[in-house]
Amino acid sequence: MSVEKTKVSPGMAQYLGIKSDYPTTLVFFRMGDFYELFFEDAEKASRLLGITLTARGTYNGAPIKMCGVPFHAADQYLAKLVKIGESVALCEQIGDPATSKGVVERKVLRVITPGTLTDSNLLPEKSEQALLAFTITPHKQRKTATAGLAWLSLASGALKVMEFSGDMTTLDLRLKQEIERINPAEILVADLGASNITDKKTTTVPEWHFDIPNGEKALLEQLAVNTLSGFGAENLSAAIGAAGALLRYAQATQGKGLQHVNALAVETENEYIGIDSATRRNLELTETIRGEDAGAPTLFSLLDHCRTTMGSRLLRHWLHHAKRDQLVAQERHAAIAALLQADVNSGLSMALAAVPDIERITTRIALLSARPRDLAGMRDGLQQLDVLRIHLTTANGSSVLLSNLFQDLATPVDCLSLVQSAIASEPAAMVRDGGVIATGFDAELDELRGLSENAGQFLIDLETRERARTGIANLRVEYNKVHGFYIEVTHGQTDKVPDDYRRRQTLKNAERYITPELKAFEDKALSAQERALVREKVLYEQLLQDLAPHIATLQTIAHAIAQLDTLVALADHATRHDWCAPQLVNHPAIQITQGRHPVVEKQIERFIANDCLLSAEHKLLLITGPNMGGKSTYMRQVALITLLAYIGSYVPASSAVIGPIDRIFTRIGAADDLAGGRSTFMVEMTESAAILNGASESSLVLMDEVGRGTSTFDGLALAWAIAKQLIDVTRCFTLFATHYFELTQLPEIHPSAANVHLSAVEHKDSIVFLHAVQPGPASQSYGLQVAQLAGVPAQVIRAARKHLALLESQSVQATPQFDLFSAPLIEIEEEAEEETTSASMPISTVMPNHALTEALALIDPDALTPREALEQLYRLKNLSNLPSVGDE
Ligand SMILES: Nc1ncnc2c1ncn2[C@@H]1O[C@H](COP(=O)(O)OP(=O)(O)OP(=O)(O)O)[C@@H](O)[C@H]1O
Repeated sequence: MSVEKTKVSPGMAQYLGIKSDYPTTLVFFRMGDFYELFFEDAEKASRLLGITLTARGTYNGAPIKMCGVPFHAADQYLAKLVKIGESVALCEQIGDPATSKGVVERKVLRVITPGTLTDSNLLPEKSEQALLAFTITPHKQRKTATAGLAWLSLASGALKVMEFSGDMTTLDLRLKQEIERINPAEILVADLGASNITDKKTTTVPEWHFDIPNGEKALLEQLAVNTLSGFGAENLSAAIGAAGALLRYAQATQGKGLQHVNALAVETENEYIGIDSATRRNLELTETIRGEDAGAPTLFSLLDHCRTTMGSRLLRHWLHHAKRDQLVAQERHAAIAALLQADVNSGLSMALAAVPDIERITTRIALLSARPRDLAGMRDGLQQLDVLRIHLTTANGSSVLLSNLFQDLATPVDCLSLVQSAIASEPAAMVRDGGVIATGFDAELDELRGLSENAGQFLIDLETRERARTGIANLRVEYNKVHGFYIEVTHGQTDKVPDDYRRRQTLKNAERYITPELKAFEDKALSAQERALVREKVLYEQLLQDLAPHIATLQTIAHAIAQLDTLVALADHATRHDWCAPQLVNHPAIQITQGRHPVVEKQIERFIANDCLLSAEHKLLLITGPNMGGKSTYMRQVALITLLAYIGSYVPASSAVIGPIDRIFTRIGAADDLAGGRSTFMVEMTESAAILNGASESSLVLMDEVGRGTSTFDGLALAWAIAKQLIDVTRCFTLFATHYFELTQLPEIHPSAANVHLSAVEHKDSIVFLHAVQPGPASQSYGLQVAQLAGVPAQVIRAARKHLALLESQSVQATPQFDLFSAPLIEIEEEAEEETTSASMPISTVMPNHALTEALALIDPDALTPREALEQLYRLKNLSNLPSVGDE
């Protein structure tokens, strides 16, 4: 879009000049009481916001498309745009239209992007919207590389960095996992950057923004330090480069410095229990499997009894950031125990409920965008600190964490008294409305206010005097916005009006006059009101400046409140639902007695508690049982109890002893990833591959019905091989639910595996689920009974029952069973592996045999159940006259 191309109005020329600096951002161009959008921006906004598109004037011979939103309602439109990942540049009038010659001066004062929100109206209350920048620097030979990440929650001021190196082939995956954990709202990459690593909203910035020396300089300036060594970040070049790009972008969007970003935290890759995005979803930590968030039954919604939004955000953060370091969780367990012991939860809850979002208010103070009611709220909140400390004194003796919080919650006396003296008890929403600064704070303001407020008495006095002077009994002295002050006399009395009365306005029944005395008063009163407003604005801005030195203290207080609130919420849930303190130990163990699923136990009337005993010697449980028996629930509850223990929460069990855990993996449910172009089976195998490649001896792995997405033999063979790999090589803690009964033979040859099953009993052709986990494999699958419960028509069930009886009788006649899992067979398969990848090929290579060929032709592999398939396999083997493998 070139300005020279065509003659345009000065206003349009100004717009085009500004737009050229923000080519990919929607420009909201302030014109009076509206923000207007033009050209493609107008088309896009009208489509996204459902607002009317109009046209005015022409440019290059075509009409100029435009649309607009009222300035006072802009927030709701901005919120909508930001939610769908759009960025908006707010271009304001900075000159005074009344005094400007020609076009009023305009400037972009802020850019609103999904990752840089600070406004209370645009931000979700209970979650963070982080901005993340990353870079990958390949090393020489390009086989290995270093990933540098920096991320910032602008709304809280928390800035973090991380760096790791490694093989190029796995680096992307590692980076992806970190991004999934951090869950940023927006990602910055250099134009050559690998934006295909994530499907999050990415913004491209020039590569030189990631320049390392510049990044270091920006960080040193931001943190007001001479070296980054105090933060342990001095050698993290790639991360420092990313932090530079991040700070530059964040500052540019805010149009000002970021006073509240004053510390840097370095995270390391193995600090937290690794949980990939599929697992976060499967365990329904903060969203359900279907992706629902607020209001849906998730672990977060269950535990979120927090009374402050700061607490809710921290709880959400803890759920996604369980530290591997047991000490962190143990301190939280001790704090919960101390809170329960001292029985102070209800007092603390009440005091916490009166605390506003001090964290976000502090940020707005730093960005000079805090509103009067933010400060009033903060003042009232800070007054609760003493109350919180009084309750804590009875609890903090036995908890290091609580006594640290007690220290941090000291009332910031200077800051509080400043706000108390400066802000009116119930200030107006906006400074421009006046009535924000408290009486007594500033003598000049009080005097100006006195002048305008005392007008009432002056006017009453004047009215009395003028009535006496003129003898007009119904003479009135009044004021209206348009005509100012006036003396009103009805028409019948106008002949009594003295000479110094000047006519101001004639009405139907009356005349309105002004006198020199009234005019002089009017000038003084009106200007006093205006001057009072100007004075208030100056004082308010000064107040925000004066609060700047208190920002770090306020942030500490906010963080302490968030922690206390979260601990109180967890303690509250623990005591109401009879949860126990878990014990974290240094030896391999997941030993849960009477464990329950925290969310399901709330949804059903009678939840059956179950044990889970895994140790160094017993690391895999093969779980069988009918559909609907409770296998998935059981597996998830073990994972959730483990995670809750590491988050620092009590757990739904009567006891839980848990050893070191580094990752939790799940392969649960079969969901197509049609958008990602992956079939059910592909998703299943991708997740299984991630587990087999990534799990260690300290990982907890949940495998639910692996192999069911493909043909019977392939599925069974894969499930068996995967289970074997997990037992022999990975040696992780595994819960392996399966419908392949053949797998239940595994424990016979692998002592570290054990069978358990979910029990059920038959009752008059139907089935009653007992939901109790018992030793040994399930005796039958109850598939028909479950199908019947699900409403499959009776004749279909009858036919199935007949067919099942037939199959079972054939199965009894079948030749001696060979053990699918015995060692010699493995050798045969492993030999065959070199020539072919198909498990069925070794059999076909010893053909031909006519009986065998005929039998094979009759088989439709896709129509077979696992049991039928196995039957057929035995039959074919007999026909082949080969010696049985097991006989060798
Ligand atoms: N321990 C329990 N106590 C009481 N009810 C339970 C328990 N476990 C599960 N249930 C109930 O049984 C239902 C089915 O459980 P779940 O989905 O875990 O079964 P499943 O064995 O995994 O089934 P499928 O094999 O069909 O996936 C749950 O929705 C829940 O209502």
